Amino acid sequence: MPYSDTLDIRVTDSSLRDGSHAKRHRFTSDDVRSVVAALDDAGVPVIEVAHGDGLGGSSFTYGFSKTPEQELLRTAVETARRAVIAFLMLPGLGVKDDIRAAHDNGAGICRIATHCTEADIAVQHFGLARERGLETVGFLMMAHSTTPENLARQARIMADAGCQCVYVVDSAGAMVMDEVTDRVQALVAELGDDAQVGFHGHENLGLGTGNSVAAVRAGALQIDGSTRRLGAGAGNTPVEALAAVCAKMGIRTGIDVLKIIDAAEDVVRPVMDEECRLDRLALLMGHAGVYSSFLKHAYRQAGRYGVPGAEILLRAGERRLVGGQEDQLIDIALELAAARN
Ligand SMILES: CC[C@H](O)CC(=O)C(=O)O
Ligand SMILES: [Mn+2]
Repeated sequence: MPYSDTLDIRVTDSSLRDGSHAKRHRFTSDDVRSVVAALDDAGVPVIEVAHGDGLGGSSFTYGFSKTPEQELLRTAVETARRAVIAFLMLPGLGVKDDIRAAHDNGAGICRIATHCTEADIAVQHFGLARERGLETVGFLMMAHSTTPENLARQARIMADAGCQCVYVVDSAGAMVMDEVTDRVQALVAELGDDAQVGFHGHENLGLGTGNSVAAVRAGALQIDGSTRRLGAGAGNTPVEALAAVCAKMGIRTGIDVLKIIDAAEDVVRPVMDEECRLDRLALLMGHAGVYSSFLKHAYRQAGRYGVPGAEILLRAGERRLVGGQEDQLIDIALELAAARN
């Protein structure tokens, strides 16, 4: 079944949220204005805006935002003519008042993210969002780290709480196509008509677009990407490539391929500090199953303690660190430094 009469899938662009990690949370209102205007003009239906770690993420642990998220959200809503503006929130980092404020500022989609085995902490947030008439999306992060069966059970918790689309989130960019297919199929089978299934990919193994196509073939109706891959780690599935691939495959996204290619080059690239590259550390994250958002933190601790960033990430993978444990990268760097002396 297609997403709607006119779209086979609905694409959400996360460059102004996942890309916040790559920008060290330094987006300005001007950045948001120019990117939203270009993506909206290219027909991107949903644009996500927030601190990389969601509303309330601005902190010592994750990095402080240059511009308050609610201000960025307001700017995005004022700029978009057709696109719906979405925000992300991790329960505990953000609180219910953040959802209320985002809704008051005109956001239309509330995306609640939890670790893939902790869906129960999102129940009250989905309830509030639905009460307020917001569309709801659930994010099961680090989905590679649990089985398809467990993931489907967690998706059921979200759907029962009022979540309308549960995403398989490949936070570490660690999944290959069959793993995506198995997980998306498990969620589709569990949720049936109760909720849609989505997929959020990262490029750490170079598979963002391929994995997204696998997800669509397995029944996903919502797919995330970031224009010019502006996201954590090696970045997200590039929206411009996804749109071009979908056009070739006859999958209707509603995105104008030529316009999004221009937006990537002329509007998003100038906003970026640097390209999101599939370099040694990013690839190691996919290989070792490390949270993409740890990349900049690993560089920082490697520089601070004079130890190899690759070693930090390999140990982080062995320890199966999850989001929120960024401070453990410091412990690992200290251990590595001590072992050298
Ligand atoms: C910390 C939130 C995280 O960046 C959400 C996300 O995009 C992911 O897990 O990939
Ligand atoms: Mn991500």
